[in-house]
Amino acid sequence: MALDPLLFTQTQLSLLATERTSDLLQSTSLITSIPPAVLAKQHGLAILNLSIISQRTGLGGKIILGLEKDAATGGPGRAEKRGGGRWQEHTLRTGDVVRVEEMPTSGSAKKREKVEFGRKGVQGVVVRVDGGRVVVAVENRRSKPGGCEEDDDEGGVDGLLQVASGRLWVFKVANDATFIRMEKAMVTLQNLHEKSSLSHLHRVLLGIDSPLTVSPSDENKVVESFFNENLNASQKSAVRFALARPDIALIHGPPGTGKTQTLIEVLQQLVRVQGKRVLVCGPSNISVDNILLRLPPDIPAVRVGHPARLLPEVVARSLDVLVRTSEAAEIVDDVRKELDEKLKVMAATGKKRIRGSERKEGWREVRNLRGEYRRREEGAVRGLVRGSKVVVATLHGASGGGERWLRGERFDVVVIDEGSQALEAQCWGAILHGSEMGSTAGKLIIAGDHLQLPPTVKSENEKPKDDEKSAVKIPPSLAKTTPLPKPATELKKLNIPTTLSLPMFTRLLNTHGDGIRRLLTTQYRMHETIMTFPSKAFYGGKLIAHDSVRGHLLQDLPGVEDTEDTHYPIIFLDTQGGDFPESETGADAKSPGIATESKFNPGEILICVAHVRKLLLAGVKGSSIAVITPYSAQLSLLVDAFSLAAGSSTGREAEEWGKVELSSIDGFQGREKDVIVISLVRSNETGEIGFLREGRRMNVAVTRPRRCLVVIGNGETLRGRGDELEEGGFVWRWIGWLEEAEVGVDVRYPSFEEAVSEAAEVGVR
Ligand SMILES: Nc1ncnc2c1ncn2[C@@H]1O[C@H](COP(=O)(O)OP(=O)(O)OP(=O)(O)O)[C@@H](O)[C@H]1O
Repeated sequence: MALDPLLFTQTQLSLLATERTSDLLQSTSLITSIPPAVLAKQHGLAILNLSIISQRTGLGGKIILGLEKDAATGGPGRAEKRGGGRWQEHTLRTGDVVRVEEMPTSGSAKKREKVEFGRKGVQGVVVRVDGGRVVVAVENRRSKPGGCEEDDDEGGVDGLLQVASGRLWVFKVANDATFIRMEKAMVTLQNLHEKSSLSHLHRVLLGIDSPLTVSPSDENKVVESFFNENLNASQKSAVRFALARPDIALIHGPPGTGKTQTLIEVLQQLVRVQGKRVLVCGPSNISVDNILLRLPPDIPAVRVGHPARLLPEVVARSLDVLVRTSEAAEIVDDVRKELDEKLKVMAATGKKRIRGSERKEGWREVRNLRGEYRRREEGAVRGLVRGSKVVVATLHGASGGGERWLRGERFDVVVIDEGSQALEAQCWGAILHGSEMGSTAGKLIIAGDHLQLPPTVKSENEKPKDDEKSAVKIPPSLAKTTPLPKPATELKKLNIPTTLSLPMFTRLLNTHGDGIRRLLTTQYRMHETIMTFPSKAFYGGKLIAHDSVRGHLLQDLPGVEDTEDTHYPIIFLDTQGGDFPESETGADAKSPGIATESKFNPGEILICVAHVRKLLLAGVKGSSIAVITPYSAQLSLLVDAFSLAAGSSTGREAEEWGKVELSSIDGFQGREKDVIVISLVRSNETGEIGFLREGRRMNVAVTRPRRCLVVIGNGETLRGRGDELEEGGFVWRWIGWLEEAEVGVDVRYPSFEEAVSEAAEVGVR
């Protein structure tokens, strides 16, 4: 059914506005209501007691600030460790948007609430973070009314340079820019519709036009020979399909089926054989960097995006580096050097510090040099982008976010990887790539798996669902929502998506049917037994385990003994019987506005520790193991318990404990390990299974392991209220399958006393 473009875009804009408010409120309510120390220690959202130790100029005239923990308040290194483990106290990661500010003096957190948020200090992006050291790329420009920008030296970096040693802090903030880009994409789409300028591709994406069809014989002829002859039959079929289709093609890649491998072949065929120019995007930096890493070096490709966010391995193909090594680099470099020299002079402290009118004049020179630098650099960058057959960027980057290099560029094909993890509007942003007039690309290829988790949508997670509470509570007075253009029920009847968590990938499948999709069927990750149930439940029983993985077990790894824990592809530790009950955390009284309500299960923590201990003793490496759980409270307990275990061990043993990865299920999407231990947490008499009802979450969880899946859960609870037709049907059928599987699944009933005594061996009580 065709979507009304106006209603569709208006609904998206309303949903985005609600999400944006949610995002902003979460971060501002944290920052304004909680003292920095709590924000850092309990929430991991900040690093305290920093001093600026370096500054230089990066791409786009950004200032790259190096900050380090002040030695007097706990130098670098101290902040990295907790309880003898290796977990960082903060969750700041490369690519996060942060503010660098002077720390408020104690007791002034309340006062800070009144300070206009976003004015003090500078905003930037984390380039690198390593324990107590953090490098931030700072824009150092501020928007003036009317949309123009001005350099912001005095209030910005210069202001920070005057702050006493160890008195700066860096904290995570909401990334507003992504919303601005998505909203702009929707407005562009509205304009195109109003001017009757929608292209065939746009109309297909909106369901107004049907996709053009291709005859099977034409599809078969489209590839003369494959660059990678080792592709399997389903991968080759998907390549032919994607190349032959004139407008849209979806490559459906279940876990471990070689989506990236397939896309690399598609890209080579498009560029080398068909002579096309391609824009390659994905929702995350890692998704696109993975493609770039595997793209043959002789294909002219450039990575556009914030230099702070690139994987080190792809930096050689990033604009940042290319602009320094291209012919135009020399003249850009001259100004860069002059600028850096000048900045060094301005940063001098003590007696050498320039003051008064000389300082004003100094900053004027810096501003002029920056302007010159940007002009020269832009010329060099545009030349590089024009000369590239493949341009690689995140969806946000491709939509003009942060960079303007893609505006006006023409591409024949847009390729989106991990499309089922992207918001609809993000995809439109890339398809229209920042252009007011919309893109000229005639074709879109999306790879993804809509049967794994969709993108996280905060505003929708806030709605309490049965027994679940939101992770963060927004005060009702602040939680404004933007009204939908019509009531949701009416919109639904018109097929307009009323949720942001419906990715374009899924919507297109719903609109145009299976004819636009090709499934990859051979998987290269899981032992056949691990694959069997998710294949049946989600992929129509079509998955095949490749010979190289079909029978592989932990015991086949070098140095690993054959024990009862390394011998089976699936172990189900069924905690039924009431000895391992779940608990719930209470709201944190000290942090009003922040709910820490989540479920946890201390008994399961002991079983996790005891099981991992046995695996390590059997010779399995810590780096081959991950423990995952759906609940944040359980994850915190796991972190503490594994820290204790590492702390009470010595030498290599401690190192191995430290290498075991602990993660939420959602955070582990796209990853794999030889052995995955899942702590399901839920254990109650009423059969409440909360988060586990989401079958796609369970699909992600059970398809992460290569050689062994260890499930810890209460069979009675998980089966409890289950009904095949209910939302939680997946768990119900899965537990039934685990209990009845005749081969490969070892069901055990752990005893509480044994778990206690085994965990105590490594100091966990
Ligand atoms: N045709 C093939 N022959 C042999 N190995 C393959 C083939 N295709 C993929 N693989 C292997 O399978 C693994 C997964 O491949 P790839 O990273 O391309 O998959 P993906 O679908 O992108 O991964 P994910 O499921 O994590 O999204 C890799 O180790 C890759 O080398």
